[in-house]
Amino acid sequence: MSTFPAPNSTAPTGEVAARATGLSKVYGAGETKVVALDQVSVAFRRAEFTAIMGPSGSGKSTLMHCMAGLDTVSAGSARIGETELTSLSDKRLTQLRRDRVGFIFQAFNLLPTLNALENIRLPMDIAGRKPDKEWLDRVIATVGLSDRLRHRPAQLSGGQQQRVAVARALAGRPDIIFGDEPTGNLDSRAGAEILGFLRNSVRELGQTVVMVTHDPVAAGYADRVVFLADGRLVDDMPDPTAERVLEHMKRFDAKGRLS
Ligand SMILES: Nc1ncnc2c1ncn2[C@@H]1O[C@H](COP(=O)(O)OP(=O)(O)OP(=O)(O)O)[C@@H](O)[C@H]1O
Repeated sequence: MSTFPAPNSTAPTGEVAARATGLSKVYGAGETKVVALDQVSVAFRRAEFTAIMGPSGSGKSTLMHCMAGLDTVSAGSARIGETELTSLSDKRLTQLRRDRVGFIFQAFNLLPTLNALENIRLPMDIAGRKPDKEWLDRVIATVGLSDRLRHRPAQLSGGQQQRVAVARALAGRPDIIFGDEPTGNLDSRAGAEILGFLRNSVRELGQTVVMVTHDPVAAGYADRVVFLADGRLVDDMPDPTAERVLEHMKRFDAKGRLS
């Protein structure tokens, strides 16, 4: 197995949206102890689209949850920008997630009684923040929802519902957006659309996106793929294509070890 320090884990702070340093996460104790993350160091640069890949149980979701302030850390550091998450109170963590982080999940998690625009604005309304109208218009245009804003989720296709979720994540202009298998519930055409929008949000709107995926085609839309195995960062591929990601996966066994 090739374990090495991630080349850009030392990238200058100003260019980094989020950074893990020596990040470890242990669940349970004694016989049930699981080391989900083992001293992971990785930096996610601003205005970059990163995919996190690795076999089932390799720690992808745990890394994302620790970096997004959704889970506590056992050792090491997790930062969003300059903010060290491990030293924040629960209240401050909640504020940080609300104000500085966007989320896109496999299940679209829209409120059925609200229309598309209301869903998009909901996190900002809850936070009592006024949306920047010009930004919101750009986001809505980027995801192609301008003519569906008054529709409720039930009146939208799965792909359109996920577009609403993407717009909702972008609306507050967060420091970073985390996606957990955002195309896992979509057919390949709708999935390709969503991935195209995520890529455009990085290229055209300067957003930062980190996405967990099992799908080499989805990873091919990213600017970079980091591979986890057994809770460690084992590879870092710039400018991936679906073919190269697939080739890489074939070289590793089910546990992500070089076979
Ligand atoms: N709440 C928890 N309690 C105990 N063990 C956990 C918990 N969450 C995750 N784990 C364990 O931590 C390890 C990493 O899990 P994680 O969900 O991060 O992997 P993953 O790469 O996202 O897997 P998948 O691709 O199957 O979603 C696994 O061995 C898992 O069983």
